[in-house]
Amino acid sequence: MKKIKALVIAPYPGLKQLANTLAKEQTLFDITVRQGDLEEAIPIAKQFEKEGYDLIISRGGTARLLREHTSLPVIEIQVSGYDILRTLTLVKDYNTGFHLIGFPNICQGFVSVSNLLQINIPHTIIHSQEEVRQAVQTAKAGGARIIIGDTITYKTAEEYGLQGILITSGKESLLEAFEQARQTYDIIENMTKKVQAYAQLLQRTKEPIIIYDQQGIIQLANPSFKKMLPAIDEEDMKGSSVYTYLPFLKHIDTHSNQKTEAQETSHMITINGQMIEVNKGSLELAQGSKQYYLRFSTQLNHSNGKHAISIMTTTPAISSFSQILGTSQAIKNVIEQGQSLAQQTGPIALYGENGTGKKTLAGIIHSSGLQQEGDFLLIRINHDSQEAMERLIQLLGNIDLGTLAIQGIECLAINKQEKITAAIETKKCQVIFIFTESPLDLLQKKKLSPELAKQVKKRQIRLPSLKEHLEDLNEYIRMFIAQYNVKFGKQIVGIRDQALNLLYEHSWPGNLSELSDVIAKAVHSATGEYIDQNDLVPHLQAIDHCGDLEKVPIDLNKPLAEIEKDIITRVLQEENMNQTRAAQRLGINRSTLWRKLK
Ligand SMILES: Nc1ncnc2c1ncn2[C@@H]1O[C@H](COP(=O)(O)OP(=O)(O)OP(=O)(O)O)[C@@H](O)[C@H]1O
Repeated sequence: MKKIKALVIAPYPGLKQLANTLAKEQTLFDITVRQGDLEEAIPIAKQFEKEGYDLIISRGGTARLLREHTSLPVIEIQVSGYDILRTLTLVKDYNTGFHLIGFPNICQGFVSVSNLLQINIPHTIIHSQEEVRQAVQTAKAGGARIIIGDTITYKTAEEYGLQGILITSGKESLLEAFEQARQTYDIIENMTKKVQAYAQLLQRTKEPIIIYDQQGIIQLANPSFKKMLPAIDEEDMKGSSVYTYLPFLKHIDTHSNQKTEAQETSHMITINGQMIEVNKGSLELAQGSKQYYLRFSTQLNHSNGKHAISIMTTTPAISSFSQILGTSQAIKNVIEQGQSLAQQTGPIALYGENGTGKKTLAGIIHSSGLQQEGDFLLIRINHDSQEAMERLIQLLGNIDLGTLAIQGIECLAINKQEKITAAIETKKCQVIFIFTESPLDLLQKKKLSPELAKQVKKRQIRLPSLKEHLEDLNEYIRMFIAQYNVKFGKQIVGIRDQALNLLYEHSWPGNLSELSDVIAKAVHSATGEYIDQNDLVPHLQAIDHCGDLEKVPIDLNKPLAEIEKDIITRVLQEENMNQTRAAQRLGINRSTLWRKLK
């Protein structure tokens, strides 16, 4: 069995000797004895701490001082009744000028024993070492000649020309200290095992977790948390303030309700542009002290449709109405309506076919509207579920500023939509609903709650399909060419007339998203300075080809690769050729989708 490595620091020579004698009989311990009083003891303790000692045994003021300077447990050799009795026996036959100076425990013991022996010794109770000097001076002024006390008292008495008598520790006190050391070690060892198990669990868990105290000082941050904030140096994190890294917490902590602190509270926050759910809870520790923990969700930001809702925080790519391209009357109307709604409060509805620029317009309204100081959150409801409704209401509860663009509320049952509508009424943030059909059509099809339809009745904008404003097509093409030149490092200067005609003739079910994809592929594959027919045909054909497959059932007898292609094509079709949404539904990224379609 492993022996307990104990360091005895004896404040006076006699104790060192006694400890050395008793150490030999202690089979459970591996004991080293050193002599050192008060400050002298600190470097000794530090040295043995480095050498892997388990605990320190010392006495009086030295023991108390060591506790402040070492992380090892310090066991104090107590002054026992025997020690007091021995000292009293020594002094009882002198009957002049005694004075006892000591901490409360010593004085109380002394008073009880001296009462029993009917010896009257005046005493002064001190509570800190700093009081010793004053107590000695007062005792001297009161006629004391002999001062009884601890090492420091004894030395101070000598400085003032008085005789000091040290209350020495006997064998029993030291043996008692060894026994206490053994018990403390057992407790610590058991606790260490538990702490190690919990610490390892925390280290391994994928959920980012951080623990901090009531002053906000970080006590523990697990590797997943450090991964979440990779820019931060691990060393800097230890012992520093949690608010430096997570400024949003200040707001949460100042507004947290003490009564509900026992329960976890959930908040939505943005870290490195990602929307993350964070749960805050408190840990009740010994002696009424408290610590707090934060658990960060790693789940919520997925936008592949598997989750009840997907949340994205984005800085809108286009932030002002003047950046909207197009000179057609249809686009002018959109701009005019958008500018007006941006200055109003109350929920807004934007509707139009897929890829017509609804999310883009929502971003512009946010950036030029009343809520521009807050975040712009894009929420997509993926299917009808209680969870989707609850998450959305929770999110609304946590957001006061900013804009929430909600897509897909019509997926939810009417009663759930009503609850969300009620929650929105109490909020100051801007809410923009995004639909592919008009609110009126949805209402007639009983897909939209009448209350919600009423709320957005006076504030709605329809985005025209690309087919409706083909006069803007040329302008869009040029802008997308410029964008993809930058992305792919190309210098395409324009599009040949025949190629342009192809684009004019195309039906554009996926609108601007589809156009953007086609131009991206064309810019990518073009070898000349202009995009010509050859650069476009395969991409337009790929899209048209998908149309043919719409009614073809998925044939499970085909090779796996072909079944996969059919499924992708079918999903693309269902998403009106919007590759982004199809990729989201399939849980793959857009480039993988392209590759699989080739
Ligand atoms: N006014 C505009 N000027 C330039 N590009 C635009 C404009 N509006 C939208 N776009 C681009 O068109 C594409 C589709 O836009 P957006 O995603 O906003 O459409 P959406 O109607 O919300 O799409 P979906 O129906 O798929 O959700 C994006 O690539 C966007 O950058």
